[in-house]
Amino acid sequence: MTSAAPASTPRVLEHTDSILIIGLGMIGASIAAGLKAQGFKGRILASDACHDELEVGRSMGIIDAFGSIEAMGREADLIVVCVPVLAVEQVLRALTPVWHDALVLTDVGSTKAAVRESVCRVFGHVPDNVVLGHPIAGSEKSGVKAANPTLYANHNVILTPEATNRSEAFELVASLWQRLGAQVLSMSVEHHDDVLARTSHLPHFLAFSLVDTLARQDERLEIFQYAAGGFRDFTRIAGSDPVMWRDVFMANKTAVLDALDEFEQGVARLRCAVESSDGDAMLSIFSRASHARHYFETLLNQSSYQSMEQRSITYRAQAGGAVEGRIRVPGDKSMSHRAIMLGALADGVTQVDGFLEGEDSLATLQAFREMGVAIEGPDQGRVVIHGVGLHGLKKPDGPLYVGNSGTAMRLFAGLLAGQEFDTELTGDASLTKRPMGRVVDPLRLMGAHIESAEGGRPPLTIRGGQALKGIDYELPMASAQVKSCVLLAGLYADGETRVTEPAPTRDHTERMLNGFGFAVDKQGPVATLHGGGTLRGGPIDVPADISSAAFFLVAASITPNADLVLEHVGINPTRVGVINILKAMGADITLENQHEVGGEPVADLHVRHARLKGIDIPEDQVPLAIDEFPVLFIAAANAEGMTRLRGAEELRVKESDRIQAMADGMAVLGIEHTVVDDGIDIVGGKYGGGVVDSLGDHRIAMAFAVAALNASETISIRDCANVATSFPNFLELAERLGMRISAEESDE
Ligand SMILES: O=C(O)C1=C[C@@H](OP(=O)(O)O)[C@@H](O)[C@H](O)C1
Ligand SMILES: C=C(OP(=O)(O)O)C(=O)O
Repeated sequence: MTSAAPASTPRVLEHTDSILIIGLGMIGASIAAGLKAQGFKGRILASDACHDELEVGRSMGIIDAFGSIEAMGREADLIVVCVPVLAVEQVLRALTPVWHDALVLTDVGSTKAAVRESVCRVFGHVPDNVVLGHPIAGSEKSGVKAANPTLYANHNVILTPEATNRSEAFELVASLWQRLGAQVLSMSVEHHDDVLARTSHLPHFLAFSLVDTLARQDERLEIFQYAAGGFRDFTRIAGSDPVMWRDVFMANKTAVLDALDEFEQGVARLRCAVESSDGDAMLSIFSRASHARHYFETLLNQSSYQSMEQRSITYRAQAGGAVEGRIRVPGDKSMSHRAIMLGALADGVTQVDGFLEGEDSLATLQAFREMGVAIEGPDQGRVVIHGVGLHGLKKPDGPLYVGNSGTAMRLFAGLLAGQEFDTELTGDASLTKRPMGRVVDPLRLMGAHIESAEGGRPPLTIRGGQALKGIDYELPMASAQVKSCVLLAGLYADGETRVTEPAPTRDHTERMLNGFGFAVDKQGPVATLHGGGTLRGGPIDVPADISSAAFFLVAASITPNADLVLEHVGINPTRVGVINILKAMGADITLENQHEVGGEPVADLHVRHARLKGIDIPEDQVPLAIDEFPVLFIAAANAEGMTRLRGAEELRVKESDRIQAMADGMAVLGIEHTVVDDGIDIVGGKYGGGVVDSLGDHRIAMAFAVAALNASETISIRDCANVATSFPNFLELAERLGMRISAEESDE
């Protein structure tokens, strides 16, 4: 396990008079240069077999003195060994005459078990003042002249402390790296060597080997002459220091060979795909790799929501603003999830247009890639899925991570219960708190083997190879996710699966299954299907998401002079609660250009400012507007009189407890309200600004951003990174319409 290092005080390094760097190559010299650049007040000493390098180091002003290991070691408080891994032992032996307890020693070797063995051979054990480490930063350049004072800034440094290490020794070494701008992590020696074998040693192995192989060929000059970007990018690291890398491969032989075995299996799979001209298999491998590489890039740039779990985005929504124009909000989230799922399980190709490129639906897409489905895109909302058929999914290598998405976890639970292989479903911190018993119960009735964590929470582990049987299930709550979960499991079940819902909920699963040629019979509240059969891929047009449009429906309704058209919005009757409720409150919304695309009704929604009045929200509208309540509460705060909501206890188990999260924020703004178990009363009137917390819930964040249009002061909304799960370009569209919201980033 990796863990963040205990915070250490930079003072520790300040109390260090002399740091000795043994081995003044690029790595050691960059430490020296970085310390000087950071204004380190102590002396920097160096020792190296090459006298010329030391002279250069002194003339560059990055070291203060140099000499033999023994002479310099006598003066040092902290020693950093920067020699190739196999030379460490010799260095340690040279230090033994001047070794004392107050010294602290660390190293930078790329493999840790071998260095630890060297330490043990010299001292008989790892002394409590020796803390081994490895900066994950480097360059193919070598020598003191390649010193780079910022080499370690914003890079990880892994320390591999022993249980017996003195804490001040660990803290001193950590503070050295932190002073150079690095982030310090700690893990075991074994784990370090395993991880590095895959992420560093194997790529170096391949680069050295490829360049060597090409260089042996007679026409090498010609090959290199024509080699372009691909060759350059792939082989840059083949220019690295040969001695250092010989030592790495000698020292980490077992882990490297294991990594190589895995790699050879991967090469064999790809080779087989090429040999048999299996385009789908190639596409599957390339698209999975390409996506993983892009994801890695977002981690490096810290630009994805998932990599931002540690960071915080605050929205500052200025009071006032306009809502005017014509926009299309992103694709429907519910339909985007389902389009990928059914497209993957279908025979043939499914082309999806209007796909929501939000973190939730992207996580679903990636999960299918991990189960061997070739998926092209997304590219401007277009995704092409090469379906593998109901029984064509492959066992993923690890757990399937579905991020923040309740929909994904519950629908996946149903379809994975019918697979031949075992799976585990995990999600982010918010999802891990949400109830899954509601899908585990019916799936067990169908014969599934499925376990949840305590209290029916994620992760879910699902044992494959179970014979499922159809059930007749009455949903205990109005939930499209649970209904869809049971229907998807029903595809794999023997006989008839029948689900009865207590109130109508979104019916995209039923509609889309019919669209894929898989019959679902719908009689009032009862949906029925028969297991077996096949799905047929085809084109899907995903309309704009009414749940995202809802923010602007309310924004325009409450803003004087507003006039807005929201294009191509899905107006499936099971989703239009927000329009019905707003109209009942007096909103001016007209549906223009109504037509049908792929079995789903759509329209352009034209909305203008209107005077809203409070109402008792009809309970039958609650499931039809379930995701829109946060922003409907803001409509209520801007209406004359009281709006009363009941029968909405489901709001308490969304990404946050949405009744409480909204109530807390409204209290800050001075909006009068009373909370009850299953709802809230809200009294409209004037309100102010302040700092509210979205609790990491996208819809709470966007609702308060809309509230600012009529607030008397700025509203600051904390923890908004999660907006990217459902509405990645919310700020851009809001700004285009005349709303004034800025985003500020900070580390938590
Ligand atoms: O099936 C779906 O796509 C969804 C169903 C609803 O959840 P419940 O089924 O839990 O009500 C909704 O809140 C969610 O955003 C999407
Ligand atoms: C509740 C929501 O989504 P999910 O349940 O998929 O997390 C939502 O988007 O408001």
